[in-house]
Amino acid sequence: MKEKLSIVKIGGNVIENTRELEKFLTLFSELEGMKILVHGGGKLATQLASKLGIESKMVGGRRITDAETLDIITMVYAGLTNKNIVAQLQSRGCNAIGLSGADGNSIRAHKRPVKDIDFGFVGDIDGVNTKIISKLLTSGLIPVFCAMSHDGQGQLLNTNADTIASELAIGLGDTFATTLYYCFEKPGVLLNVFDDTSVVKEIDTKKYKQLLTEGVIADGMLPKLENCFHALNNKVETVCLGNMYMLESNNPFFTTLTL
Ligand SMILES: Nc1ncnc2c1ncn2[C@@H]1O[C@H](COP(=O)(O)OP(=O)(O)O)[C@@H](O)[C@H]1O
Ligand SMILES: CC(=O)N[C@@H](CCC(=O)OP(=O)(O)O)C(=O)O
Repeated sequence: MKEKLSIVKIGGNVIENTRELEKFLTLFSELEGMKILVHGGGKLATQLASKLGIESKMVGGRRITDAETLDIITMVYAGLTNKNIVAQLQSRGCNAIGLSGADGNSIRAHKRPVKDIDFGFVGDIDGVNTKIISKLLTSGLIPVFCAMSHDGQGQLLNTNADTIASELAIGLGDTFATTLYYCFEKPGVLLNVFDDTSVVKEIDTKKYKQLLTEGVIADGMLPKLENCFHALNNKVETVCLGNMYMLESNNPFFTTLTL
């Protein structure tokens, strides 16, 4: 039987709030079994860029990453955010190890080809190094990935954290019984985005299409659900969406996705 693995992605809205992040990290550290944390940090990168007088440009939820922006996100994602999270987890008894996709050659990507838009130094993932990640996990370490990959030719690439999480889940799905959790500030996919009690508890492919047609799924939720179904279509067993309290075993208020 495959061993259980939890892959948890935490978004920028939680990361930028110190108290919320601390609460989340306590819940994450209490999660039993093998686990991986993937963090974003887009909001902090936008804030630092603005302080430095650099405008942030997003298209379809993805950051246009020129050389200057790549430097900023490397400092924010792989530096400040990643190392703070690792130190916080260490203080909670978790032997976390912070990684970008270049570390241990863990996530290989290629620069997104220019079509209508030139995204600059944005990477589309070619594969994850399941061997090295499995070794870290089985030696008791807790990998903490930031939103960066590399191309193997010395180039770091900005890669959306939701996509890193789903590709890690897909890559590790052959070795582990993987559950993928997308944690954000809402308690799940909501029928009415202003009403936290309107959580849709289960979404299958049919319901997903219906919610798309009705316009219930919008903004950041669109690429997020694309990633979720991509994972389910590639043998990831379970995908859940909700706020940090879904990591508690007795909380039923979150969204579970099925094919
Ligand atoms: N039906 C919906 N249910 C919940 N959130 C939704 C929905 N439609 C759009 N959203 C928006 O999607 C956002 C989450 O996407 P995003 O900001 O990309 O997440 P993350 O914090 O992981 O980066 C929510 O903050 C919410 O404003
Ligand atoms: C290519 C691309 O858009 N990368 C994202 C990576 C960070 C991220 O995904 O952060 P959240 O999960 O907090 O949104 C960005 O730079 O915003």
